[in-house]
Amino acid sequence: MGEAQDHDRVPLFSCKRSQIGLTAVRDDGVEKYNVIPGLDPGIHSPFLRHKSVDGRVKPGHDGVLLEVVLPIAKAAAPRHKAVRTVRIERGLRLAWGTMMATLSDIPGRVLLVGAGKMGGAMLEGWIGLGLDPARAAVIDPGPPPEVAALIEARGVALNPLNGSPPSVMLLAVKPQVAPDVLPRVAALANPDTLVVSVMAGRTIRFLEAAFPPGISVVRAIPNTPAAIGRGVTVAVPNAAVTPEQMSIADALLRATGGVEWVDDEALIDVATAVSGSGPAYVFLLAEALAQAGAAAGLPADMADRLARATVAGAGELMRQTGIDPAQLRKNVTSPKGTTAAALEVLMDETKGFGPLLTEAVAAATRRSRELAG
Ligand SMILES: NC(=O)C1=CN([C@@H]2O[C@H](COP(=O)(O)OP(=O)(O)OC[C@H]3O[C@@H](n4cnc5c(N)ncnc54)[C@H](O)[C@@H]3O)[C@@H](O)[C@H]2O)C=CC1
Ligand SMILES: O=C(O)[C@@H]1CCC=N1
Repeated sequence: MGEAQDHDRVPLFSCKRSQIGLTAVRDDGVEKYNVIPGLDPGIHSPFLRHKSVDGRVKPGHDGVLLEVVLPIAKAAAPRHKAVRTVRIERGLRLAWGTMMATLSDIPGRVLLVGAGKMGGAMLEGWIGLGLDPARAAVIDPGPPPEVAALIEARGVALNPLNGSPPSVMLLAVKPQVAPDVLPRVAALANPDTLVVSVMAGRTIRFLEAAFPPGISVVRAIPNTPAAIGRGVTVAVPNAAVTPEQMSIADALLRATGGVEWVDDEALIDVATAVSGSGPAYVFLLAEALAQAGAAAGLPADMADRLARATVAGAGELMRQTGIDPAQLRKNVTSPKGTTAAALEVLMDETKGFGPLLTEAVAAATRRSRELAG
């Protein structure tokens, strides 16, 4: 693996669904690949010619470089091949995204159990991306006003008394009420229902025990920027989840931002502590910065505005440039300047941000494990 030299020349593919999953045909019609939907569709497969490839290879490989064998100048030199390093093909990934982006491919009904902050944000994302509201339903005895308004405005069924078993049931109630809620909603599922839980702590084992044997379960942990489509979710499937269910879960979770799939369920507790709870740490930073500014003499309202704009602007700079945060930090820090003076405090090896956040993440991870039930 080395630098990508040829990725700009890798052609785009047009894609359509086929019986085995996705068939990708190069724009000039010369090459054709079959990709079985999976965790991270199409990542390794576009370059393995004349092969059907299970897309469920390791997730999170955006921008990964591959050594591949590609035919060059096929017509002129049909037997000649060259090994080139290319970046993961963009066209196929985009086409896959397009395929699922409207969510209109999801068969059957999607039942949301718990439409609070997280469930409500997801429902909004699904409808915004094209899930037919008539195929969504919500169970919640008291959704917050803004979610109740969305449910009413879009004609989503609220607390339906009957209906066919859902193809997907998404659980977004508090983990503490799960033992009470799950037995009741489990009765609405059938063995083909895909159960997706975003409850902190509640394990796949706990979820499986509440549903019929062999049930497909995805355990996921989103975060609140989901409300503006900028969340990030980490998810793990159980062994029963089929490739099709995997892509359905991926599409539903991706409606609120990025999705990272993992194989090891233990990582979900850590992800809960990092990205699930993480927005709260950032908001606390904004609060503390504003308080520190006010304590140092700024008018309180101005300190608040400066802190908000600084946290939001720094986050956006990191996102838009993709530059490593350590480098962005260095870009602010003039030798012997003001930032260096502050960072000496914040980067203290025993009392600074590093050890403090390590301790905080460990505490949240422990709590997630305690919530397992
Ligand atoms: N808020 C966050 O940052 C994150 C939350 N989560 C998880 O999402 C889940 C929901 O959290 P939030 O949305 O923050 O809580 P929330 O309190 O805003 O929403 C929970 C909803 O469940 C409803 N509910 C209560 N009893 C019910 C029942 N018997 N049947 C159906 N619905 C019922 C409530 O009326 C409420 O609308 C939790 O399990 C939490 O661990 C996961 C990641 C991040
Ligand atoms: O605090 C909690 O338990 C939930 C899970 C992650 C964020 N909020």
